[in-house]
Amino acid sequence: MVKPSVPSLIRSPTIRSQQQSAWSLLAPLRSTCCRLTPAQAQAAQYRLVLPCLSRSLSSTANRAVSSGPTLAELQPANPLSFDSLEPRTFSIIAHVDHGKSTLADRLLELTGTIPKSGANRQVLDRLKVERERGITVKSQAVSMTYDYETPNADGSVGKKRYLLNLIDTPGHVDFAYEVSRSLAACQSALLVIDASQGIQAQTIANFRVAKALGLPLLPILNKVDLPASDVDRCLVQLEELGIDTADPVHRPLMISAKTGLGVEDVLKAIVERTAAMPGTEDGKVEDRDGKGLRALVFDSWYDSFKGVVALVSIKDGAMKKGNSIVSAHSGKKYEVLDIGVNYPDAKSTGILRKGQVGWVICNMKDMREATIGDTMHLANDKIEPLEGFRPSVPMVYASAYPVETTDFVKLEEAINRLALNDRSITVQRESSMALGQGCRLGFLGTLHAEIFRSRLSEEYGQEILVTAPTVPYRLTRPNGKVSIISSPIDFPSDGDRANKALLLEEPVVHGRLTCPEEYTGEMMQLCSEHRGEELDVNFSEMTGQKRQVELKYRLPMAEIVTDFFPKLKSRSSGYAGFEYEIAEGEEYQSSDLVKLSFQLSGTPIDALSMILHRSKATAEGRIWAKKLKDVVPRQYFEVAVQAFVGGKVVARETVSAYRKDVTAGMYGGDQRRKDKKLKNQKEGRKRMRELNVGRVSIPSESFIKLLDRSS
Ligand SMILES: Nc1nc2c(ncn2[C@@H]2O[C@H](COP(=O)(O)OP(=O)(O)OP(=O)(O)O)[C@@H](O)[C@H]2O)c(=O)[nH]1
Repeated sequence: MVKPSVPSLIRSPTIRSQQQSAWSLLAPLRSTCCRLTPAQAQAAQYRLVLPCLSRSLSSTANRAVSSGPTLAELQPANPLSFDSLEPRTFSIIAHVDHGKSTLADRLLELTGTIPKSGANRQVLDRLKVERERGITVKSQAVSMTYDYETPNADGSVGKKRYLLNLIDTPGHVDFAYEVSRSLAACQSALLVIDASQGIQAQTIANFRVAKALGLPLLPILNKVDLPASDVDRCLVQLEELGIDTADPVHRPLMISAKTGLGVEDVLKAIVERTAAMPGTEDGKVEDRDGKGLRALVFDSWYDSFKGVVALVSIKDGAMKKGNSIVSAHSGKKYEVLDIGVNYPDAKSTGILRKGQVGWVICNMKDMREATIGDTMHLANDKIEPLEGFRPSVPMVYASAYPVETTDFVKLEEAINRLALNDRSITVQRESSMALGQGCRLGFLGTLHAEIFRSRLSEEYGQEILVTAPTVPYRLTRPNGKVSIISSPIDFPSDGDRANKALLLEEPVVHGRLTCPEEYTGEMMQLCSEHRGEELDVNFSEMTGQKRQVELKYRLPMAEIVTDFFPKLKSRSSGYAGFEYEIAEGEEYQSSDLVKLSFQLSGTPIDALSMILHRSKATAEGRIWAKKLKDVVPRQYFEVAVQAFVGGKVVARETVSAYRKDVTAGMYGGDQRRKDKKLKNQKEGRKRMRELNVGRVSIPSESFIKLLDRSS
């Protein structure tokens, strides 16, 4: 039996008169509600009205809701009920900065989920780092209700209320894993394209992911308010992608998320072009005697008040507060302690039904228990688990050490918590002779690493030292065994390389560089300095603007994770843009790689070792030997700073000794006495070196400054 929801109970004629008298008592409080958003007012109404009504109505209500929760149970913790609404879950996908978060703002405003402000707030960019940098790094799910209007046969307008679940996704390639996970929870996707820029690398990448999942795509040409917008070009590009723009199902919508132009049509199109999930039509609730629940865990995070929170998409059945649920991945059993949706902030609903997206808090003790891609089902129920996600593959590795070596325990805890919020990060313990205990971290790109460092500092107050980024190199042994080398420590020694026929490969990317025409020569030079291989050059004709050039290059990933971006910006006066993608089937190329290592008077400095192309080893060795020399304090003996490649010294610097003038005060006199003093001094220094009395120590602050490439 379908249980009547609280709003429908309040609307029922039998209780309306009692409700009205309760309302008259609450007149002063109602004026407060008028200043609230419709959603807040609705929630506040329930909170205010229900306590007054519950005593007089409890018998009526409890009769109507015979087997469901009582009114008393529903308030005030359960102010929301979307039970009778047909759900639609969709994602907004696009290239970076094409306007996803701005469109999300407008949709939330139009549906009354947030108050209209006219300002560009990007409310779904909740993290401090997102607001500071103006980019989305974490997908966000939010629910809203929308009254869809249809003309009736008699000329009147009919209204049907839908529950729309929106998932806003990041646009930068480093966060593509967030997009693919979010899309798995959706029924359709809005493919947003900045009409002034046209289809870009991440538009295509996200389009492919959505297509592979069989999701209906709704193309949206955004920023049509800009004079540079070129709708015709976008339509041609969409056709080239294989989207039939004349087909009513794929007809693109022209909007301006900034001004709100055409955004109402987006809401209509979501309802019209996304088919209802079977079993959820007209808010019909599947009743399978509490069986058949399949909830896909597609995100999770750690909340310092609530503990582990999992974001789920209910693919079948329903999950209720108090349910006993089981993880298909681990077989562990949990109790649902609280469950709800973001509306737009977290609100308890007590239940999530098929087609809904929301959060679940259960008694997970260890943060790692909320496995992304896991299927949750009811205890004592046999189900087929949903297809999970392929684990993400890190593209950049770097080591993180606490600035104060004693802080490692705190740092590790913070890293693990943040890694739970961002499941594409890999964490492994490591130790360095120079820096003590630390963690080797794997990221999806350099921006990802930078964001991680900012979040660690802002959200957990942990300042870290990040070593040089390394890309994952591929090593194939003669027996065919392939391994990935993510740290210079694991690089094969020269003896190994000489004796065994090893194949060493490095990852490559396809880069697209755009800049005004006058910087073409400079940019080509930069790419060739970074071992780039030219693929294509295109000049675009832009009316009223400078001619732009587009350069396509194949570049080793290792070249772009170091100083490529700062050089790109400075040599193009900030005008050049660069983006890259991993080319399918061309992820690695064989390369002449070597390990560059350093010694201070014979003592290895492991934290400085790096893997690089042989052609760069000597130049880098000289640069780093010089930098090292500048931070080594002078000793009473000479200190040799050496850079090695394969046992051969490729660069050397000398830190000269303190020159104590042992002959001071010996005015005139016998020259032999002076010579003897100098000889004794020389022997003393030699003895110190031999006995290791004079071990060179670098002050930790100088060493940290030297190693920390990001500072
Ligand atoms: N003129 C104009 N500007 C827009 C429009 N939509 C978005 N913008 C601007 O474009 C910039 C990027 O918008 P966002 O909504 O942050 O873009 P995004 O796609 O969410 O960005 P990421 O999440 O970082 O990928 C902001 O400065 C917006 O104000 C539009 O319709 N017209």
